Amino acid sequence: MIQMKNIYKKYPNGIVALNGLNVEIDQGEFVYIVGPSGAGKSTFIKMMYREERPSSGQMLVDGKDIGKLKNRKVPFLRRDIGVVFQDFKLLPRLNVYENVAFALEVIEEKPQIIKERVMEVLDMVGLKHKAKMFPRELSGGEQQRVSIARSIVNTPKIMIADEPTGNLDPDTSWDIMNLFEQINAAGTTIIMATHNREIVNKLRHRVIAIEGGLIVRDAAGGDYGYED
Ligand SMILES: Nc1ncnc2c1ncn2[C@@H]1O[C@H](COP(=O)(O)OP(=O)(O)OP(=O)(O)O)[C@@H](O)[C@H]1O
Repeated sequence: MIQMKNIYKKYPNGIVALNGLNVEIDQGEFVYIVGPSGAGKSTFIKMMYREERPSSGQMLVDGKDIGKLKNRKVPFLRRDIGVVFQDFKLLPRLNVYENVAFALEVIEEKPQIIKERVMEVLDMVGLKHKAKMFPRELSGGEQQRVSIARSIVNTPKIMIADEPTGNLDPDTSWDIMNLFEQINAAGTTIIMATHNREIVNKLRHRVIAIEGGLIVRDAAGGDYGYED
């Protein structure tokens, strides 16, 4: 469902972040992206939801070259892709319910469906009882749960996470990983950049290691493989 063919990315400042990268990811896979700082992990991930465009090469999602997608079509692509960040990126003036509902309101879903679906995903992440609270009133782990709820509310086929446990303590990180496991078990493809060696070594999935903008290792059930 995701194919990168000879992806090369040079930023305007001249830095080459991806240097001819080839990879295929199938529906339902769980893939960790690992590698040293500055290796190109975030850039790799940004290609998949069209936050960045390749300088050359093809970035195919379901056979469509999203690198060539017109800007006005990007919101349609994003309906199929949920994104979770290290710093949650919740809207501070909206409460938990509203932060999650927002994703459905922008696609003009029916109010009754929005209500049901939002409460369903808040229940799934264990935050139904905090629906009226604001992000600043929540712990980091709770904020990440809200951002996960937001990312799955429109049942995307792909979920992309850039260091989702980067700001969380170890116990909370495991709770968040349990949620990702559940989401993946329901059929959603998960692609997660991480520096969390314990998680990668314990919850085994495909590991793609990037160094210097190239894939240097790609192993099913692989380990983290770095000492950082
Ligand atoms: N918007 C940008 N403009 C210019 N250069 C960038 C930009 N974003 C990233 N880079 C550069 O591209 C290279 C790869 O960065 P990237 O963020 O993809 O690495 P990373 O593997 O995600 O690193 P980290 O683990 O530290 O988050 C780095 O040299 C970085 O400085």
